[in-house]
Amino acid sequence: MTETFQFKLLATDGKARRGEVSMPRGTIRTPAFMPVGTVGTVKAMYLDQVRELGADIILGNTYHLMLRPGPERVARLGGLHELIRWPYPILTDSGGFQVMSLSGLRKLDEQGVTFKSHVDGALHHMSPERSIEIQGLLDSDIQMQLDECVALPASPKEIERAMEMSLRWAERCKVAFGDQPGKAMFGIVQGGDIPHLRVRSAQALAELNLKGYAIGGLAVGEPQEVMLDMIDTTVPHMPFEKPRYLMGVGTPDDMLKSVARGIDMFDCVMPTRSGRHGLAFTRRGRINLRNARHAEDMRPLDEESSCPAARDYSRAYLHHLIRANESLGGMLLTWNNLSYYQDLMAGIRKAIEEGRFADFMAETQENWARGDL
Ligand SMILES: Nc1nc(=O)c2cc3nc(NCCN4CCCCC4)[nH]c3cc2[nH]1
Repeated sequence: MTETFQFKLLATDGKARRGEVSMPRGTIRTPAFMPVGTVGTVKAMYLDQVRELGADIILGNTYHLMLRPGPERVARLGGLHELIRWPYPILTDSGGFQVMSLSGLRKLDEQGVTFKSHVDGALHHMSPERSIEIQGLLDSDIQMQLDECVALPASPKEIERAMEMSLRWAERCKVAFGDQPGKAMFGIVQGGDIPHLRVRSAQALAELNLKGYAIGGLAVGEPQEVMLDMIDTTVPHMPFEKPRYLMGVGTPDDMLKSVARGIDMFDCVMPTRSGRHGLAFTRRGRINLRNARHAEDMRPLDEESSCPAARDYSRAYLHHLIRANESLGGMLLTWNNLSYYQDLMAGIRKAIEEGRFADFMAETQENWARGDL
């Protein structure tokens, strides 16, 4: 815990990094997985459970929170941490990506985005300055610049236009954010699947001397190898001594391969959303509890897990709950999945500290491939 935002590199193993982000509200052990708490809740979880599993930070979304309950109201209620009872760091996404993917986008120009709320159809305008103002009203610890994330495949011209505008928006967000020692504003590298645009974006953002950098515009439908190629292209041009956050990623395999390429922070709805739909992540790979083969399987998901959801309930019961669409099914599988994700990150951090990350990665992938006994 420090009064300012600090990132310390504790160990490296190849390109993999073990670090620590220290902020007034707490310390984030990296590589870190950030559970997604879109509208001020990590769905189907109590936040003290989320904390117990090892989460040092959770993610919130400007887009959703600006629509409901509204940033000024959250500020009147004491800020997001107070409202949701999470006293540790919160990172908020800036809204750009969610506007593109969720709302009725009406206009996007140099000024910002104008969109219709997916909640009540009301018209909203969000500029880079307003996005930072909203994240400030939420009392967010790590605030993301407003950017334009282009869905792939897209034309090089379109990708370049969006990347250049995102760079101009990064400068406006830096000015709007000003100087807040205990908080951070991260830039977001864009450039689609075009290497020279990725390099241009990363180099221009590095000039802004921000406290951390995200790689955006990925996990938008491209094959994994394209995503990994873009990480390989971009990372060398990101400041070595600053945190690197890969937005929206990903599966356990995505994260292992991205840590191996120098990524420090991740967020993804995968463990929570797929848990609610019956998918369990385990040390031995994925198990879809909707499948009838589990109907009389009295084994737990993982008898060696420290998580009660993985250790104390039979697959037969989980199958029954999911098929019956009972809330407890989604609750138990979300609990299991976040537990597995945090255990994986803890294993990654320890392996890097001990200089055996490559072996850890290979063993982990072998266990997934061995499948569920
Ligand atoms: N501000 C901002 N900029 C981005 O370029 C961005 C890029 C992103 N890419 C994703 N991918 C999410 C993939 N997710 C995987 C599991 C199922 C739902 C979608 N989330 C993202 C969020 C993002 N946020």
